Amino acid sequence: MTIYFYAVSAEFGCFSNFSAHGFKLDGHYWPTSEHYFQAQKFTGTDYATTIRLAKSPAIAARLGRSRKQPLRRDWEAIKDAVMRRALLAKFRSHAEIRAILLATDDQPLVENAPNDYYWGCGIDGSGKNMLGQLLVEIRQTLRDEDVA
Ligand SMILES: Nc1nc(O)c(N)c(N[C@@H]2O[C@H](COP(=O)(O)O)[C@@H](O)[C@H]2O)n1
Repeated sequence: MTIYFYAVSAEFGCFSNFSAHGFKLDGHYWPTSEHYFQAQKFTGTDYATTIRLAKSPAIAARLGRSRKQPLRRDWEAIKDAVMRRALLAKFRSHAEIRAILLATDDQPLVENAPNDYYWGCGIDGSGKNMLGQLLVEIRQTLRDEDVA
């Protein structure tokens, strides 16, 4: 059965990038995977630091989506890899959500984001669901790490 997630407060809310599961990566602590993802759009700049220190993931997302600051040129080419790194760090850092992810077995995971047709499935389900796809990939990576 497909597992849908979106709101942090709902079931499987820990799969959302807004969930408060911080981790260390690239020499810094990131309060959420949303903070890390959004900051990488402006890596090496003061603006990236502003995003890292944002008081909430919603603020980090708003800052990261602003086009008042120049987006790094290679963003479209690297954004999936950035998200993959963030998710791996997040799920490796927290045993309890790692267990929740592994307990989904082989069920498809779908970010039920009505306005997002890239990371989510969009309002009509036709979106790419890249976040769900990456979580499925991370699930397999964690399984492989268990047997190694
Ligand atoms: N909570 C929430 N609200 C939205 O409007 C969204 N689009 C999402 N999806 C998440 O947004 C992040 C990527 O956004 P951009 O590529 O910077 O637009 C990513 O974390 C998606 O999972 N979530």
